This record gives sequence, structure tokens and C-alpha cells, in this order.
Amino acid sequence: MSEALKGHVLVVDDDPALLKVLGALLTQAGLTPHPASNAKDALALLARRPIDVVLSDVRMPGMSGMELLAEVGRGWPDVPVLLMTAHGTVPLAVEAMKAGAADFVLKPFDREELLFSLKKALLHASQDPEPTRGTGKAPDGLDSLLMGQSRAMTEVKALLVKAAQGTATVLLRGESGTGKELAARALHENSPRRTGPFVKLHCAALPDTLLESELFGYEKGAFTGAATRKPGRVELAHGGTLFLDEIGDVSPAVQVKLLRVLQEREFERLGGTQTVKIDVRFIAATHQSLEDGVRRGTFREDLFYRLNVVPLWLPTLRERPEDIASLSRHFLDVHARTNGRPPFTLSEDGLRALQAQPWPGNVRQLQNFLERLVVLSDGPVLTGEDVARELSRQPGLAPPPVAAPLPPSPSDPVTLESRRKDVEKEALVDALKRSGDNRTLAARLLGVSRRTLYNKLEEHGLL
Ligand SMILES: Nc1ncnc2c1ncn2[C@@H]1O[C@H](COP(=O)(O)OP(=O)(O)OP(=O)(O)O)[C@@H](O)[C@H]1O
Repeated sequence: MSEALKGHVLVVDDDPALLKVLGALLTQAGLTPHPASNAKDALALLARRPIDVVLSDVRMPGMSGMELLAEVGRGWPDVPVLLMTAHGTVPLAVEAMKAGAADFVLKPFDREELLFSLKKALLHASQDPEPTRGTGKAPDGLDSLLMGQSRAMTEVKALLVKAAQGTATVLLRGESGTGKELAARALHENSPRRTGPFVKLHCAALPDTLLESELFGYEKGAFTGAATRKPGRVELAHGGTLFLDEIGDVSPAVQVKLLRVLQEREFERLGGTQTVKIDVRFIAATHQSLEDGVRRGTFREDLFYRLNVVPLWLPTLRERPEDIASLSRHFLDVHARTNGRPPFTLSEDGLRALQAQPWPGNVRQLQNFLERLVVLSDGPVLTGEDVARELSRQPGLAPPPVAAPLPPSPSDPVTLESRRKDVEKEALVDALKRSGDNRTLAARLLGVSRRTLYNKLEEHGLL
């Protein structure tokens, strides 16, 4: 791997010699290592400094790597976790991936392979807001997972329960933040496959070559850095469900390969000749119009029909304002608990103010909004006034009236730097608005990493 990597890596291992070796290796690759000799210290470190990725041993005295993975998932869902295992086996890898690991690395590891996995995880971290976190839960009433009793949601849930019984491929459509990933999980957890793995792949987050190796895995020696055979996500999902998010972004070359897997339920690992047969239920999601892609010639028509066997549309929040009451109650409870705050309730005028908003970022935006209210308000009752105050800070939602700028007086310094800052702030606000307050999407729109976006938001008082 020639180009230098960048990022803060929390390395957790009870073997001091290995910590040292890994520290040197990561530093040499351009990364900043933060060593921790046990999971407890690792969590303390995570709370203190921004970490981009966690690289942890599985077997450690005290809290294990799998337990650490669960803790990171709860407290820092944006931070991917890579697990290192000696004598790694496919079942262990499946377990790790089901529990939400971004990847697993076999010990003793090959330098290139480790850096390859870290690079992937860093790419995910900068592009994927919510890395896969399997709940591993038994089916648990669909209503408590996918909330909302509006007519539109009730219809979706009825279709979902029907679709869950079969193995037909489901295509989930809907705007960003409407709950497509949640619906995919609900499908899996309500299906006879629920005891099998639920594996997720965010197709837009990876460049072509990485996407192919993530999907199909590789044989030892398939390319520089492929020191051992590694199963891809299709293989890891055997007996379960593979959720392909943002399918509309897949290149024509990968589309051909996906078509074959969907048709024949078989494939070859990269660099391999052996055909692997799989039993996988496919679910794909997109917020784009695949029909447009087909018309433009960027999306294969045959693949579209293969995916669109059971189409399911998730309604926008605008179309179901009656669900805002129960969703808000739920999010207020969850965020009060996770932020160590007393219980919050919503007054009638508070609810009305929320129902009057267009929520371009849908349920995700409502959720983020309520979390901010829980953190910033005194409570315990959130009034219309509390809601209005927070709304005025939100791009895309009831923007405050903008006062016409005063003409500059001759004494006002219009320096290049102040102009640059104004333009930058405007671009940030615009990107947040266009992305429905989805920070990952906003970072992508602006062509910067999420870390840079957060720094800039802080600098401009927009956090
Ligand atoms: N009906 C719902 N009940 C409870 N929570 C929901 C519901 N719909 C969405 N959410 C929550 O909103 C957030 C966004 O949902 P999700 O990631 O499933 O949306 P998405 O449509 O896949 O978004 P994107 O297209 O941006 O990936 C998640 O935190 C999810 O838990």
C-alpha cells in the first residue's frame, strides 16, 4: 500500500509486545495509534479523544473484544471496529460481522492485509453513518422496531410481514432517513432466517475494487496483500440475509457479477476458480430512481428486474405526520436514557410545532433534533417555545427570517479571510440543508471527511 493513510486508531491488545509492533506499523503507514492494554482503558480513551477506528483483539482478560464491540456500538456507533483473531474461522468471523464488526483480521497478520482492512474501515467511517450493527435479537414485534401506526406505515408493515416469509428479493425504496435499513433488519428478524446472519454492505461507500472484494472475498495471493483466503459478505450471509444499501451506485462491472449471484446463487472468490454456492436472501435499498438509471443506461435493466421482485416504498415523514407523536415519545425516552437525563415529555404545542415541519431528512432528522433538545433543554416538558428555539438553528426547518445585510460602512474591514469564512459558512449551511442534516452526506457533498466537517461546524458555531 503506497499512499499514506490518515486517522486515529485505538489499538487494544493485552500483549504489550504486539501493541508496540502494531504502534510502529501504524505510525509508519501515517496513522496515529492510541494503545490500550484492555477494553476498559479503551473505552476511557474513546470517551476522551476522537477515534476513527478501533482495532481490538478478541480474546483478552476481563472484557473481551466482542463485548468491547458491543459497547462501542452503543456509545460510538460511527466508529468502526476491526477485530483481530488468532486461528480465525468463518463461524467466528460470521459472529463478529453479525455483532457489527467492520472486519476481522487473522493473526498472525500480514502488514499489507491489515492496512488494507484499516483503509476500508476508514473509508466506511468517513462515508457510512451507521456501520452494521446486527441486533441479534429474536423477533420482537415489528411495531417496536419499525414504529408508526399511520395508514402508510401499517400498509408497509403488512407487506413486510408477508415478504419476510419467502426468499424473494426485496427492493426498499424511499428518501434518505425513512427507515430502509431498519425495514431490512425487520424483514430479516421476522423471517425464518432470523437465526442466520444479517450482513450489510453499503455499496456507495467503497470504490469498485474494494466493493468486489468485499462482496465476493478473495483467495490467498489474489492481489498484493491477500495473504490468506477471505470470505466476502455474500459468503458470510450464507443461511441469512444480505442487505445491499445504495444499490443504485454500483458500477456496471459489479452489476454483472451481482446479476449472476442473484440468478445462479453462485460465484467465485477473487483470484479463485472454485465456484461457491450460497443460500442467501437478498434485500437491496436505494433512494435513487433505478428506473432513471435504466433509462440513462447506467443501471442494467435485467438487474433491476431481479432486484425489484418485491418493491417496498417507505413513506416520507411528511406523508405521515400522525406518526410524529409516537416516534417523538420513543426518541425522547431513548435519548434521555442514553444521555443520563431525566424523562422528557412533549407539550401539545411542542408536538404541533414538530408536526408542522417538512423534515427533509425524515425520521433520522427528527431523531437528531430530539436528541439535541434532550441535551440542551432544561425539561422535563418540552414546550412549543423549546421546539421553536431549536428549529431556528436547524437548516431546512423553519429558517429564521434573514435580516437584509447592512451596507458595509467604510470602517468595516472586508478582508479576504472574512469573505472566505462567510462563503465557507454558507456552504456548510447549504450542505446540511441539502443533506437533511445528514452529516455524512453533507461531508460528501462538500468533498471533505466527516472529521473535517465536524471541525468546520465547530469553528462556525454550527454544531
Ligand atoms: N419507523 C421507524 N421507527 C423507529 N425508528 C426509525 C424508523 N424509521 C427510521 N428510524 C430511525 O431513523 C434512522 C434512519 O433510519 P435508516 O437508517 O433505516 O434510514 P434509511 O432510509 O436506510 O436512510 P439512508 O437512505 O440515508 O441510508 C435510524 O436511526 C432508524 O433507527
